[in-house]
Amino acid sequence: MSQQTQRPGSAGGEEPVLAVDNLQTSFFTDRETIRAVDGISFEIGDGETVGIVGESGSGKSVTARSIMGLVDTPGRVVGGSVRFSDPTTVERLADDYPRRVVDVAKLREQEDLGSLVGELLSRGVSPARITGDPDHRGLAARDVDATDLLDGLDVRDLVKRRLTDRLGVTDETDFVVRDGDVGYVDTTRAPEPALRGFRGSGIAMIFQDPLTSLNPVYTVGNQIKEALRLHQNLRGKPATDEAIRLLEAVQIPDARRRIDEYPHQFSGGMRQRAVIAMALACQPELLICDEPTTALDVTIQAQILELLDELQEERDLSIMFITHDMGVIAEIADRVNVMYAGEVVESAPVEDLFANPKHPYTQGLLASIPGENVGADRLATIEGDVPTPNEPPTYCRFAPRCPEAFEACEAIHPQSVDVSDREADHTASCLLYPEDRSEEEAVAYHRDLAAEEVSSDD
Ligand SMILES: Nc1ncnc2c1ncn2[C@@H]1O[C@H](COP(=O)(O)OP(=O)(O)OP(=O)(O)O)[C@@H](O)[C@H]1O
Ligand code: NI
Repeated sequence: MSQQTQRPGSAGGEEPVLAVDNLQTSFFTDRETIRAVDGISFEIGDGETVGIVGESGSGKSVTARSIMGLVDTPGRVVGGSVRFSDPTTVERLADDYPRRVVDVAKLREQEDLGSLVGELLSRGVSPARITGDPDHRGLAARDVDATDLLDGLDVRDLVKRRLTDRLGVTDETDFVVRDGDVGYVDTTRAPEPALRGFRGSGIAMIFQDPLTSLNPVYTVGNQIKEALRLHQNLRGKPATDEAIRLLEAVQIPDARRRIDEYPHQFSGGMRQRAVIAMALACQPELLICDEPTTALDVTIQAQILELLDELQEERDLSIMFITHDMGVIAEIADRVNVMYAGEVVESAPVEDLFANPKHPYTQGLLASIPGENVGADRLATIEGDVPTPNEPPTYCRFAPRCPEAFEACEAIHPQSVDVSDREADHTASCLLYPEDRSEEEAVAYHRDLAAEEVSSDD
């Protein structure tokens, strides 16, 4: 089911369905700025299920809302990008907003990549920022030549990282990028009417409470038929037949009769199935589920997870699944991102995360799964709460709760490092790594990368 996503830095190749890149979303209150999402990156491949896990307040829902362009005031996306690569969405929005399209093929002809890179270096943009290659981390702009960085680099990489904006080659308001047949829409820059155009049809979202998505005054059938009218242009009998088929697909018994019932006549589990049917009526590429089973009892929860799994295989859906429950993650995810206080602190394929958790926070989450410590007197929990991220991270936000914390954890912001034991793409942000270095060396490594992070900030 899962698929290898493209390494950042490599040119060409296919884009993942969704690429979240250094996303930052803050809430501006009278008293403070809350950095609810503070520079996170991850990708979702075609037909892949990516889990986002973390305790309450870690920034999971704000991540989802940022992707959908649904952040409420006083919140705002303040940095990074979200690239959504659904061809239908890209094509439609390119037609609707011709002046906000970047044509990469054209730039490739008009611009000289070497000069662009040279200009970025002369402005002090770090090599790692330009190429996206982790091997270039720690290199300073003044120490390299443009020609050192061109191998495998393409104009498209500069556009992706918004570096062409800085050079005035592209514009801050551009939000559709095309390169021949492929392309993406940056959802963080898309105007509201454009967002309305792909919410539902491109990216659909399912919430914990199904009643947020269902209207109490219409029958379930009419709501599904409305979605079918809007997204598949179906009306009358064909719409009714399709609505019944969808209710059957989500295993609602006696669908032909229940289609005429109102949401309050459905049980909680049946309502959530109806919401999934409604989402499917929109034929989305990506389904974002924000704790969709949290309110349901364990048996129903297991059935819904099973259902999502089946639907995904049938329809080649990509899924982003948010939960605070490691047990649920184990059931559903191909790949997992662990969030803590606005940051992704560990990312790995699900088997690796469970077999070999690296971050002390992940280890703590796993130890608190019921049934994992049979024989223990009580369930292990991580003491304390997630702090509100209301200042830039100049330290490890987990340190106050971390059983492994040492002095440097209070003074250095841990950077994401490769912690893979095998081929697997496994990263963690913790001063304990890289494991093959002494504590002193590892600390120095993080300190250098953190310094570079600060100096190359806009
Ligand atoms: N409307 C808002 N105004 C101010 N701060 C907010 C607002 N919404 C979210 N936040 C901040 O963002 C942080 C992350 O919230 P978010 O809802 O993403 O957490 P979560 O991981 O989804 O938690 P839960 O598991 O409880 O749903 C919160 O702790 C809060 O500080
Ligand atoms: Ni939430």
